[in-house]
Amino acid sequence: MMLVFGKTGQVTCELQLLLQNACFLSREEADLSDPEACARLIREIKPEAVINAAAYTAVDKAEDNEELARTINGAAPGEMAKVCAELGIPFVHISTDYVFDGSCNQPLSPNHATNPLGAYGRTKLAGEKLIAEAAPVHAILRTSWVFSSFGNNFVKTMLRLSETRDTLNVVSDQIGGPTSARSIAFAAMIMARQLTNAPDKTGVYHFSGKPDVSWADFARVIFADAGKEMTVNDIPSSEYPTPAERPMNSRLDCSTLSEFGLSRPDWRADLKSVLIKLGAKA
Ligand SMILES: NC(=O)C1=CN([C@@H]2O[C@H](COP(=O)(O)OP(=O)(O)OC[C@H]3O[C@@H](n4cnc5c(N)ncnc54)[C@H](O)[C@@H]3O)[C@@H](O)[C@H]2O)C=CC1
Repeated sequence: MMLVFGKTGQVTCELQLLLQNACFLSREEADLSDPEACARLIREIKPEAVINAAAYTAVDKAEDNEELARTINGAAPGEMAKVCAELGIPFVHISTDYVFDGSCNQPLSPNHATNPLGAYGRTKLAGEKLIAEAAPVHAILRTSWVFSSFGNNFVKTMLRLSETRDTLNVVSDQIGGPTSARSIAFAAMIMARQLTNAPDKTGVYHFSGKPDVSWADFARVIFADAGKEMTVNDIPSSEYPTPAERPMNSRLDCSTLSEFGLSRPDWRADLKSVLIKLGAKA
């Protein structure tokens, strides 16, 4: 049986649809702000693999709550990784493009130098480092721009704004790959299964949807597919200030996914499925 940390998030909701026999731990059952308690639960449950898709994901709030975010995104996966190493079971952990500063123009490979611009990215990077130190059989799956019919995300925000607006200014100088939570859940499941028999696949992997776009272009496709008349104006990030700075280049080089027989999913197809689920497809 697989053990999944998280129950209500975008990726964990999709994992629940995919993994019928897994054990999912909610925040009430396993609070990542208590890393030792999370480690104890793995020892008690003795799963065949662990997937951690729970995290402190409020990027802007993390600027004022870095210590708590570091416990949840850093220490907790670190302790989980130690127990997985001890029990000899694979550990799959979801991380982020925000570990990079995004200052270069090429797609970022998994071994590109990290340099987070904000607290959230720093705490996620801390988690990656602690996992590597604990050295279980593992895959760290860095992804970007997650959307689904569950939780909060850009797609749902755009649909909500379209109820009351017919013009929107959207940032056009940040480029990345929108990624469906469903495709991430599928990749995490495949990785957890394959690592059991192929521990040499341990490492950091990039997983994002294709093609890469700006937020403004992503918004245009959302409105077109939802049949909404909306004028989207391109604006630079400087005109949409946020407490945490975001990387300009979030394009991830996902080529090493082929080790798991995986490739970049087309987010345009996944978007259509999400809009249908939300009852918003034109
Ligand atoms: N949402 C995005 O655009 C991106 C997300 N990621 C990463 O992907 C993973 C999944 O993200 P989403 O599903 O979008 O997140 P989400 O925000 O939808 O869900 C986060 C989950 O973590 C749980 N959680 C938060 N604090 C907790 C605590 N103290 N103890 C236990 N559980 C706690 C929440 O209850 C929720 O189930 C995370 O590791 C995130 O860092 C990476 C890149 C982009």
